[in-house]
Amino acid sequence: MSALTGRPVRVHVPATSANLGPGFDALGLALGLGDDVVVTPRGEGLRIDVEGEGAADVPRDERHLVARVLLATLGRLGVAPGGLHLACTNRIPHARGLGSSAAAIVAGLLAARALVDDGASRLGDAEVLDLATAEEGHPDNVAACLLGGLTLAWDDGGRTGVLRHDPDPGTAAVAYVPPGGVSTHEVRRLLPATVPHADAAANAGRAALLVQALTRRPDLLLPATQDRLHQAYRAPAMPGSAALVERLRADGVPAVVSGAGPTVLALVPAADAPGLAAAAPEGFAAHVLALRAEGATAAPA
Ligand SMILES: Nc1ncnc2c1ncn2[C@@H]1O[C@H](COP(=O)(O)OP(=O)(O)O)[C@@H](O)[C@H]1O
Ligand SMILES: N[C@@H](CCOP(=O)(O)O)C(=O)O
Repeated sequence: MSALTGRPVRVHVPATSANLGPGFDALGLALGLGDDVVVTPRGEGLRIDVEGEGAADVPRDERHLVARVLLATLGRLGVAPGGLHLACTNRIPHARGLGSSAAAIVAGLLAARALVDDGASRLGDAEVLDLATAEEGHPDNVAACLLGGLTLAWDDGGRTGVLRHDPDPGTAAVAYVPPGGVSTHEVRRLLPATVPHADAAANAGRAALLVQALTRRPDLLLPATQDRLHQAYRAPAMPGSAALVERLRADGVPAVVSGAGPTVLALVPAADAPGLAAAAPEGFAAHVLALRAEGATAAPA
């Protein structure tokens, strides 16, 4: 019979950028920015403290995304938690296309696994990925969050297949984050049910090229990040971001909409990143982010 260890755990979950241009719902990249959650078993009741991103908005009860996934996973493991205290330090902006919901889901899953004495043997990494994918609705962010690096994820007959690559060490990201967000769920509804064959064919070729460009041929990042499947359809919901992508690309900078947007991500030589961030247009907060090789971690707090 499984039981809580009774000891607190600390989970770190990285931000991720999905799609990266042509890799819609498949490619994900872990970034050097992340949330921390410390979960401490206590007598009874759920207490949630939040500082940083989303602190003014997220619920402080069972509807809180980390708590909801954590409690559901403990239930799946057959453990009644008594009480729990969650201390959340959030650095990933919400609803900006940097994988905050994927990070919250992965945090809940990994915390539950670490809180239970035989959690690691009962909930393997592949099952965590499957559960996270089911909760998020697409595998790209959760795969990169769990494994780190550049991930390629696919539906493998109901399971989630994943392949991980080390990103090119000389490449960094500049994230241009606008003040307002969009809900991923909402902007997924802007996508058409079918697309022209020529667009699908173009994206398939670019996505294959992008894996090479992001791992060992950064000189090919500009053609490799060209998308014809999602960015244009979502542009009306984020005209400022669409204009910034167009402007950067016209200047030869490999820029994409990060995830479902509206953040714009440029993938550039690390030495060029500070200058590009300094030239951010008014209204965008620019952050230079390393590409993170490590995935999410859970350890005793
Ligand atoms: N750390 C968190 N704690 C609680 N809820 C979160 C957290 N991160 C994200 N969420 C929830 O997920 C929503 C954002 O999800 P989504 O629209 O998919 O955007 P994103 O691109 O940031 O993943 C937030 O508005 C919030 O409801
Ligand atoms: N492939 C998804 C990626 C969503 O990423 P997020 O960080 O915006 O949640 C999509 O494009 O809808």
